[in-house]
Amino acid sequence: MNLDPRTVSVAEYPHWLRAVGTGFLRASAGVPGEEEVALHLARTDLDRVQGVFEAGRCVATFRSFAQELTVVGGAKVPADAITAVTVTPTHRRRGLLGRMMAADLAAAKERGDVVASLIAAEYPIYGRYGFGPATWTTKWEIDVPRAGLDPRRAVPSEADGGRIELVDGADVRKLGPGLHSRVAARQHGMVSRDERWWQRNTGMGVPALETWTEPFYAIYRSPDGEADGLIIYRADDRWGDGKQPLNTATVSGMIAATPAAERALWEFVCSIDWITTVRSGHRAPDDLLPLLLPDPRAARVATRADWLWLRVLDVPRALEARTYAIDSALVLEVRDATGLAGGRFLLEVSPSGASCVPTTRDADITLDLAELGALCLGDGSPVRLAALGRLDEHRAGAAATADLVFRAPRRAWCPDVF
Ligand SMILES: CC(=O)SCCNC(=O)CCNC(=O)[C@H](O)C(C)(C)COP(=O)(O)OP(=O)(O)OC[C@H]1O[C@@H](n2cnc3c(N)ncnc32)[C@H](O)[C@@H]1OP(=O)(O)O
Repeated sequence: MNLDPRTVSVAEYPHWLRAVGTGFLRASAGVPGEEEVALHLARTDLDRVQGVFEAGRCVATFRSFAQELTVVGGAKVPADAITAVTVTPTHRRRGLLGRMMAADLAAAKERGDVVASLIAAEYPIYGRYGFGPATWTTKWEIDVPRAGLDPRRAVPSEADGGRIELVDGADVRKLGPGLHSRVAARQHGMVSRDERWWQRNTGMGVPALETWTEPFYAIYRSPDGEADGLIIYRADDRWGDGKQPLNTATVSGMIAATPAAERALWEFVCSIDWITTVRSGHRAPDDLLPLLLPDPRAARVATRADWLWLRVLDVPRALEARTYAIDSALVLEVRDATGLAGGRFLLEVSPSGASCVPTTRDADITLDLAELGALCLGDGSPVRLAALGRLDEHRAGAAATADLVFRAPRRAWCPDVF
């Protein structure tokens, strides 16, 4: 039986969608109806959809799409975003993912994408294809009565001068994209959101397979009226036996362009009457949140995990696009078994720019491409990798120099799932 991955026709696409549902263990994953298929098709480039078919049934799926990734310093590079990777349980471990990945990465390299990106369902899957965890996520759960915030106080404070407004989904679709681009311009690790993202995340055109309940949306306006922050949250309805409110607010998204907006929005959600627990959603590991509370121990880390994985496709462009804080030079030997991106490179950096070119000089450090993926947004430590035996140092102190070269002032953060 021919099990070659190939692109998918419009007629086959509903069956491909069913296979995605099966792979992601959605119990009701039948062949979706016309309306549902049209919703997906509207945001899908079929040239970048791969499937494997056997006896008319789709048994493997893979899709990629164009994305922009913010690197350290705020520049954006084109990324090949990978999603909907599934192999039906009857066909697993026969190399189907490996073949779909190889075809997609080769096409991305050909197109000129600088990196490939994905959110890994499980840690052990993607390292073998050259991906490394470039950003990490932390979710906090705040015990509001323990946080030390004064419940008698209005939020934001009078001294702040800004205000918070509850808005609806249409306002978010209007204000959100501009705010998001301001935030993404200063936060490495963030990825682009298209119009469909804003529609789906405000309840428009949500596929039937995904359940949707309308959230609350609040924006923070600075004293001069600028929408500087947005928080999206839902609340449950739980009461104790003694008639005490014990409600939880679960934040599904919060972006802020200024520290004032960030403070005001967290204080706001922690000050809503009846709310005794706040779940933060995906934040950067160095988020201001716990330290914004008078008692940071009221914020318990509920989740800490790898998040956005990157696979560098073009080492010089990936390393020249970002900024560096120091003057330095390093020769990196980057191993890539696929031959797509590896080689030996001289990286010369300074606060005013960087150059990365192939070289025949002796290498200072050798590392696999997956480790470079983990380092390129400044979120990993070459010294730790050396201690783990995953980076070879050919000159004493080279790993410590690499630590200083790659370091970024704040941790990388990707708030999105795709
Ligand atoms: C970006 C995203 O969409 S993330 C979502 C990923 N999808 C899922 O987790 C859904 C459930 N799982 C699956 O559908 C499948 O098991 C997949 C897609 C993860 C793997 O597909 P397969 O076709 O079985 O992978 P394939 O046979 O090509 O395996 C290649 C290698 O990866 C390894 N591998 C694959 N999946 C896993 C895993 N979950 N854990 C550990 N190793 C794995 C295989 O053992 C194999 O190793 P080898 O090269 O040393 O022999």
